[in-house]
Amino acid sequence: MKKIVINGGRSISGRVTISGAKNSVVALIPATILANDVVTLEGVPDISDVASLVEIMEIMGAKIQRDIEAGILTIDTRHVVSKPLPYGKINSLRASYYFNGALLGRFGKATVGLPGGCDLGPRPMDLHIKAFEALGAELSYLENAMHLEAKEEKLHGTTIYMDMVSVGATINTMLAASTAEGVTIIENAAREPEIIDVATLLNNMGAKVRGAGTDVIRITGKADMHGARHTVIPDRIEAGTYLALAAAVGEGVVVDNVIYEHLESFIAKLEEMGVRMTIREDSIEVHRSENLKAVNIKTVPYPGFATDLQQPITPLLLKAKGRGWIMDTIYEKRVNHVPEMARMGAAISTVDDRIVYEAPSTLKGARVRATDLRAGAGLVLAGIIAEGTTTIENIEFILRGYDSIIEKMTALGVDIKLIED
Ligand SMILES: CC(=O)N[C@H]1[C@@H](OP(=O)(O)OP(=O)(O)OC[C@H]2O[C@@H](n3ccc(=O)[nH]c3=O)[C@H](O)[C@@H]2O)O[C@H](CO)[C@@H](O)[C@@H]1O
Ligand SMILES: C=C(OP(=O)(O)O)C(=O)O
Repeated sequence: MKKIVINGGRSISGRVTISGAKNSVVALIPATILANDVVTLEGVPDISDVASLVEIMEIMGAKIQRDIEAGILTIDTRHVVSKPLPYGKINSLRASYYFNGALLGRFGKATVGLPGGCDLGPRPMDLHIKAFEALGAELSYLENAMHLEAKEEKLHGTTIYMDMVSVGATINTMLAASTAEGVTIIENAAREPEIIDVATLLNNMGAKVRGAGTDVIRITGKADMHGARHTVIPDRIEAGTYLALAAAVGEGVVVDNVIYEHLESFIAKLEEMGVRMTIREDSIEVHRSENLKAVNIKTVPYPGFATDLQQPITPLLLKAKGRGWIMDTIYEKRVNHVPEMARMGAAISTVDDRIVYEAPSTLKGARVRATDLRAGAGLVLAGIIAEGTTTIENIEFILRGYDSIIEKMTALGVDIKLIED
């Protein structure tokens, strides 16, 4: 079993470069199926979700070349077939749901197992299904998998109102509708930067997607898609994680390769706490910050405060002064980091629909468990802040989404290692 061991209580300094966005790349890879050609992705992070998707794509017949060091993935999808994917890696990540949209778009049928991903409470797919059905697909279940098949030769464009703002359902609808006959309009679409990134690749592959980044997306179906070259946007969640760390224990840290606009609500919260930063064109410098103020956080869809940054910012909140709360309106049950941080001495608990905390809390090293990806990231930060040694178990979750976390943290001066026993 792999574990992370941290000797905490030291300050950090230096520079860290943010990798390509997990939540973009995990959609871009399945999207390449629609090209029926060669697509090159640059800025691909070295995370296990990418490795899982590459494995699944190869099972389907894609020819893939990967230069991990350079972050380049070349995917030839000319020989891909829509074969049933009921088990295996499919269940190890959430983003395997994008194979439904991409295979349906290219072949008019898809048999894909139910997705995995972080356990954050119920994560239904009703909106994805509603959209696929509206486009003219029929749903049935085969073994452990959803089977979708176009009722006619092609899917046909229509207007789809999303009852909730959903990243996955918005992207999946874009994928399936890219090749449909006619125009598809997604109303109440999610507006995350990753959606714009996927739309950019689709457009470069010959699709016609307009309005991504707003809550109305219009897709005019195109029969012919082709290869393209695309650079993945920087990971705003990884950036936020390092910014929170730098604010907590930094003596001057520069976070490179960030798009400030993608982090506005997060940075506004850091400013409200009193974190001192200099914002440059594609980097943010965090200065040594003291006398931080406790704040309240409510997570909402983009451009509001991201749910994925709620757990990573918690250790910073615990270093501030005062009382505060966190309310996650996207996933009410995204609270599994709370008992682990309490085990490290944090005055934090869950009361009704909120996480409440009292700061400053003096954190002490402990043996803790990463229950999910961002809880794990939060525990890494807590371990760095804490006095003494922290051992984090179940770190496979962390490796799903943080590229070279040990190397990046070590370069900043963190005493951290990955051990296997
Ligand atoms: C691979 C990926 O990109 N994962 C991200 C994506 O997940 P994911 O795409 O799963 O998240 P959604 O935006 O779809 O979920 C938002 C909310 O809508 C609900 N919902 C969603 C779909 C549906 O059919 N029915 C339904 O009720 C969910 O349970 C959740 O409460 O967006 C989340 C919200 O920003 C992030 O936390 C995840 O990191
Ligand atoms: C919840 C997350 O990922 P996924 O949707 O892939 O489980 C995340 O990135 O925080």
